[in-house]
Amino acid sequence: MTLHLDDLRVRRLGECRYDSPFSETLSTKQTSPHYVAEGDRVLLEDTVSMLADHGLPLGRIPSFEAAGPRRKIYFDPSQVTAGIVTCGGLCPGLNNVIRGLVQEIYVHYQVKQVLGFRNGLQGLTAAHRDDTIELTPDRVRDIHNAGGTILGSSRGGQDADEMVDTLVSRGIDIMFVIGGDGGMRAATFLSEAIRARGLDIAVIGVPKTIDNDLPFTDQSFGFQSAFARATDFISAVAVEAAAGLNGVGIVKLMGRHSGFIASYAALAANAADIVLIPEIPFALGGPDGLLAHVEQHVRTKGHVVIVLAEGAGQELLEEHGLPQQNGRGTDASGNLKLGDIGGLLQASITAHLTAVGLSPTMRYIDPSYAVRSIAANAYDSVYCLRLAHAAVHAAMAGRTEAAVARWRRRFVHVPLSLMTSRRNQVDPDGDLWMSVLETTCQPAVFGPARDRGMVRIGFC
Ligand SMILES: Nc1ncnc2c1ncn2[C@@H]1O[C@H](COP(=O)(O)OP(=O)(O)OP(=O)(O)O)[C@@H](O)[C@H]1O
Ligand SMILES: O=P(O)(O)OC[C@H]1O[C@](O)(CO)[C@@H](O)[C@@H]1O
Ligand SMILES: [Mg+2]
Repeated sequence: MTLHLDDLRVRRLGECRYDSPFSETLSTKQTSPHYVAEGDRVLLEDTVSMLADHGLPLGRIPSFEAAGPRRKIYFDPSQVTAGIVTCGGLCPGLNNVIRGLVQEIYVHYQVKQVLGFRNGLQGLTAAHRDDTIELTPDRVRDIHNAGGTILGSSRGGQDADEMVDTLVSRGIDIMFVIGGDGGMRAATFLSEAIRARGLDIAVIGVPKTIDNDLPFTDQSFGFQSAFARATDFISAVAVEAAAGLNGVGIVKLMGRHSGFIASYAALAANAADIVLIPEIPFALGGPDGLLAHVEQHVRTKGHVVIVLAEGAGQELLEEHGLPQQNGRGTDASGNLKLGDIGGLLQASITAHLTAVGLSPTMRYIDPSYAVRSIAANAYDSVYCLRLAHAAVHAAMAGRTEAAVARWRRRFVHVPLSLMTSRRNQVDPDGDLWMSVLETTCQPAVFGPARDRGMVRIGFC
């Protein structure tokens, strides 16, 4: 999909007529490599060839609006009530974002009130709309030290009109939705329902996903904390596998459709022989299949370590008479329920190695919830805080139907519709996956590699 400048423009509620509390500070600032002034834009693409391909004058090159404080704002802060909701699965840093939003909007903009809606978008339904938490700087002072979200979260669909009724009845002017693809989709529907009623309510998304599968964001917050934690489990399984007779260590990590956690954690631990991700199908049997490769590792090295993303190899389950995607079921939000690829791998590898006289010592860890429930690390804490600042500035300046994101290391405004227009996935042709191949020395494909014109790499 080719994006044009107009696709990247963010909707504004109207003219900014109020002085921003930051106007004095901003008047002292010069545009610099570290400070993009209000009118400047951040390029969508960052290679010379991609820019040249557009064949457009500079002013028409696709670009995002830079985030940050404006000299003039749309809302009169003394009249503003803001709402915050966290949706979907947990992710390190949710509390940091809540804290950052509350402190920024209270301390600098001095708004009237901030309400936290509980248990995800369920909190915006008629039955739960009055059960909010009053969020004050005192209330959020220490919350960033803990994982999870003080607001609670949930999956499951809600009616957009009912949610708008809630915003109206609670007097919300600005709604911050912290969520993943589902949360961003829900925020989009909410914005559309607000627009259809001609209401003056800003909706700003803060993209959250442990899987790092949202587009137009360099890396989602909490991702670095999560893969760092996942690294510990890979190191643990590697120690176990190395000490066991014909040791096989498998760590299954989250990643429904995207193998980012598996790839980054494997690179960080630098102990994996094989990384399996949803983006790259693999065959179990045959001379080039996974099982042959595992056997070769066990024969030559004595053990093997596999990092597995939960969404990998789903197509294999049916072939083996196992229910694919748990009978193709979906969860309350419509997300595919995955089949147990970890179970299939354990069983197949055990059967294969036993058959060739290498009866394995199997060590299998699924640390999924232990990974995503932790508090944000120092890097993500900074990232969350700065995202929250950007979200508050965007909302106070009347931006709406937009998410804040870091793109090419700058904070930008991204139209909400774009956040759900595609899924961020590991590119099999890209440099990240190449690094995984270089580090593990696994073949580019487990299966009939030559048929696909692909190159075997060998063993490290
Ligand atoms: N198409 C949709 N229309 C309306 N609401 C939706 C839609 N998709 C998701 N939602 C709502 O958004 C919320 C969060 O969605 P979901 O459970 O998929 O988590 P998420 O935000 O994608 O986070 P995660 O990264 O954990 O998947 C849910 O309450 C869900 O009902
Ligand atoms: O068990 P839950 O809470 O539905 O979450 C599991 C899913 O959430 C995700 O982390 C996305 O947030 C997926 O990787 C995972 O499959
Ligand atoms: Mg999701």
